[in-house]
Amino acid sequence: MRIDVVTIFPEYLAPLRAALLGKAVDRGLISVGVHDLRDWTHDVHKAVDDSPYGGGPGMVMKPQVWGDALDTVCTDRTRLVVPTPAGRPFTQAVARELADEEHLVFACGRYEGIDQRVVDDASRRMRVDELSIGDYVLVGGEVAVLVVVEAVARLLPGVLGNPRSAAEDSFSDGLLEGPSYTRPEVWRELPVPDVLRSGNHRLIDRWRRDQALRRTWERRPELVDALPEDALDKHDRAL
Ligand SMILES: COc1ccc(Cn2ccc3ccc(-c4cc(N)[nH]n4)cc32)cc1
Repeated sequence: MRIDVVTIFPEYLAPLRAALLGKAVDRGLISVGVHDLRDWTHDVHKAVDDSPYGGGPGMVMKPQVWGDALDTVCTDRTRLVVPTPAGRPFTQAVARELADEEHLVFACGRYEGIDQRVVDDASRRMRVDELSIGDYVLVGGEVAVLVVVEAVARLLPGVLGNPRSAAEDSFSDGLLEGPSYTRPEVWRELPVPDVLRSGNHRLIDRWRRDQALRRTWERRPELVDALPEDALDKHDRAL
């Protein structure tokens, strides 16, 4: 997979070269390009923003600069991702969709966002996703890009040491992850649940599912409601 990021703060994307993602890049599983939006400006001040039509607080990012940048970085096979508070929710299902793409380009806005015509124009040539990573407002798109890239990259074959992790992690079956434990057996007078030390994997699997279902019920009841009709068996419903 090829990933390109356009931003006025390239240094914000340094984590893409560290740790797990850095290893994936070193092994050629992902190739990453980070581009400074100001490279497409032509004025001495390298202006990327201007006042909003209709008035209002803050500034809006100029369409011309973004248009030239995306003309250079994108092809018609690109899926363009534009983080925004007004986007559709970024979920594990969206991460799985993006993991199948050959070329992702991320447009990192700042100020009050990017002139809407940039997305409208790009949509004429390529698939464009305006995505929100949560119902809170960041200062720009860079942090959202790090979140999306990490969630997508971990789904790529060979990136995670243990492929079962991605297949079995939270949301893979629509439920939240249950509690995890490791040594010691008792820590600060808190024991590991006996069932996990029983060696009875049928009971362990059942206990883990019960814990996941209970936690999801308590913390994210809407996820339980969204499960397919046949997802819950008689035992589950009795919880
Ligand atoms: C119109 O109101 C505003 C619009 C944008 C901003 C700041 N900002 C500028 C670009 C940008 C890109 C993504 C995000 C973002 C994404 C999520 N889930 N939260 N925040 C925020 C962003 C402030 C206010």
